[in-house]
Amino acid sequence: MSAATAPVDATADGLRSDDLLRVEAVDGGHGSTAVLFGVSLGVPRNGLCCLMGRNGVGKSTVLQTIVGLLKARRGRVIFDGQDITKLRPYDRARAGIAFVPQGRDCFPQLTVMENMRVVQEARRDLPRSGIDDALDLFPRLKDLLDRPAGFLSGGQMQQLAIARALVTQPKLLLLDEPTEGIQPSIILEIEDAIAQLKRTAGLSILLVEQYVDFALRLAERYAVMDGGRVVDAGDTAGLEDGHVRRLLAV
Ligand SMILES: Nc1ncnc2c1ncn2[C@@H]1O[C@H](COP(=O)(O)OP(=O)(O)OP(=O)(O)O)[C@@H](O)[C@H]1O
Repeated sequence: MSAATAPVDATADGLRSDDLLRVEAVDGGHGSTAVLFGVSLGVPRNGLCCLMGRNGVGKSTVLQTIVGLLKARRGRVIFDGQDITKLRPYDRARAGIAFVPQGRDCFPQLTVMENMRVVQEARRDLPRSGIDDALDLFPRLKDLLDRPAGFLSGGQMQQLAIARALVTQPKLLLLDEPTEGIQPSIILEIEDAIAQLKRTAGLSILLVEQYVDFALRLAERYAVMDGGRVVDAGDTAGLEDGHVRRLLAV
């Protein structure tokens, strides 16, 4: 059996056999630059895993590898029981994975509503209620539907980016640093929205976040990276106060 298909110890790195997403011993990177070395992590069904680590340790690279923008050179990505390691990004999206990248990726010239419609038009298989459901989660956006996204504040833009991703009614949402550059009152709104998503939409979430308190309040599972490797992972329940902070040397 090759290394790429060898079964991974279900107890290592906080992985569980019933996780919605399992990243198993993945090596990856950008072009010829190796960044990830044997990364394993799991996202529980209807739960949230926060992925933490200092700048440049490879967190965004993990997300890009999960959605297929970057290739895994070794290891596997298993989603909802299916090996998606070789699937194209479009097919991973159709399988139910939505990604909100760090730059938030909205079209600045299009209005809030147009940004959401673009997603719906691209995916005619989606239920028409997707936009209304996403807006219910972020009521502030309802007053801004005709505003070009380029004129939104950072917090409003982040809310739009998450709302757009939700239009696809995903099973798994990948969020890359949603609090970055956002004022504290809006961070609380985003935290409420994520908590509500878990409660009512039964969504699973992989959250990359440097704001440790925010991440740990929302998470059932955590993983900490350093130098392209997962150096600690597990359940947040019973986690000793300050454990993660010491690992991050904050
Ligand atoms: N397009 C790219 N080409 C080559 N190297 C890259 C590219 N993007 C990122 N890297 C490198 O990959 C490594 C990991 O970057 P990555 O963005 O995944 O880290 P991160 O943990 O998400 O950091 P941050 O919190 O700053 O976003 C870094 O050394 C970075 O310089």
